[in-house]
Amino acid sequence: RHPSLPPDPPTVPLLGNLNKFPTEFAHVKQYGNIYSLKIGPRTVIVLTSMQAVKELLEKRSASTVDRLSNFMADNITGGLNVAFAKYGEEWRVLRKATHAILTPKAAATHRAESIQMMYDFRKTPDHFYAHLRRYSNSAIMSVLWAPWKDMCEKTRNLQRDLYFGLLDECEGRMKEGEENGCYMEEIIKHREELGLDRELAAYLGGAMIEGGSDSTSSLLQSLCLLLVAFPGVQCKAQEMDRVVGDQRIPTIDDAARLPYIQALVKETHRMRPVVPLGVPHLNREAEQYGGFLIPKGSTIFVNLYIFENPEVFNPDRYINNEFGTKAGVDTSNFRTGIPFGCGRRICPGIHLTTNSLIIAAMNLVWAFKFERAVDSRSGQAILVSISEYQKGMLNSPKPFKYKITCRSSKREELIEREFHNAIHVFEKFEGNLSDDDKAWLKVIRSSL
Ligand code: HEM
Repeated sequence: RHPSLPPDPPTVPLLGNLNKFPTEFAHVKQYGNIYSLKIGPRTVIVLTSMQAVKELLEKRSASTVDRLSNFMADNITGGLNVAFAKYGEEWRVLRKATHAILTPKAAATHRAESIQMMYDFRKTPDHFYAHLRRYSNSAIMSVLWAPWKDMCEKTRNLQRDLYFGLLDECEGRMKEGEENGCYMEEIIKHREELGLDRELAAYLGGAMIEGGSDSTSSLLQSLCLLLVAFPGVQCKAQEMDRVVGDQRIPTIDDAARLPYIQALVKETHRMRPVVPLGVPHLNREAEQYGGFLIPKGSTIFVNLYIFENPEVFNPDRYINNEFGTKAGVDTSNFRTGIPFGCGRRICPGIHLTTNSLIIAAMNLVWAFKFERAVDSRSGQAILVSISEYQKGMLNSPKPFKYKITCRSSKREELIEREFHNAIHVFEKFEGNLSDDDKAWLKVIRSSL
């Protein structure tokens, strides 16, 4: 261990700090705003203050932009997945092309998808998990590729076939003059000036599907769980009725006048982040910070542990203070959007997702009451656990039971009517569906 490394928890023979990784991250604040771990031959640096994040991951982003080599991901994707790619020309070209993801058409798509989500919740409330996944997947697929539903079935096990199938399909549609303003049309049109060959364009679309699909639904699943567990917060959120009323459904323009709903989304990101320790960065050059050495090639995590009563779901902390921190924390180096990462690797989907989450949160709170389910035998309310989470890359709660009811018959009526009106938004994504699927949709829609 180099004497200039940031402080470290005591190591154990052979394992180094492996016994502290990663479950004890939250408990090692005692080592200051930067500490280090030895995991085998690798140095892991954990940043626990925004000042360190700003200095190292943002100001010195040219150095800390890199990712670790990942044998499995690199073999599957040939190193072309923008999220896991090593720093280099291919990542730079891919990353540049991610910037236009929030297309003007995306907001209309999110609105229609969110109306369908309310409609689905109302019809089959027990399937809420599937409805949130459908919302999240369908919204991102429609924004990225437009028609996709028919391709997934044929190619779901073959990533490459899926990516190139979608690209062929999108190019074919453009040749026929059937453009609909999705993000990948823009990428295809400007492919040469962006420096993307077909291979990179296909992988760009594919990586964005992976980044965007389950992340949004994981956050919304946590939001529903927390609304059930903290009824006082739900009551307060329903005060949005003063702005929206019950004669229309909320629109994205309402968000600016609904600070509590914005705080609700931020608080969900804080309490149950989708990517709890972010995606680690790797520094391409040795760095000095606060008198410590960060050797070239270290793995850098961010772990901010600066909140009062962290296990209490309290959106008001973001009303009291823009960053939600406890009193006395110096916020001069803070910025919003930390759950989406830092520096040159910051999530390119940040604005798209923020819109999608705000629309979904407004609609869910406006339309439904979330309560504990009742055990049919004992008549007792079933408790929900806010800490039973699935193991995996994304942090989402294990399926739980709850009761969901529409808040008024007027709202029910509006959901039905608006779902009917939103059909034209979906229709432009359905051109390539099989005749069977089209017939099925016709039956479903004739009952609306
Ligand atoms: C709740 C939603 C989301 C959260 C919390 C989230 C969070 C993150 C985080 C923490 C990173 C790593 C940033 C870093 O290395 O510092 C990241 C990267 C990335 N995200 Fe997201 N994300 C979300 C949604 C999306 C969406 C909707 C898309 C696509 C449209 C997307 C595409 C990506 C991509 C491509 C990267 C890799 C960027 C790079 O390495 O250059 N994400 N995201």
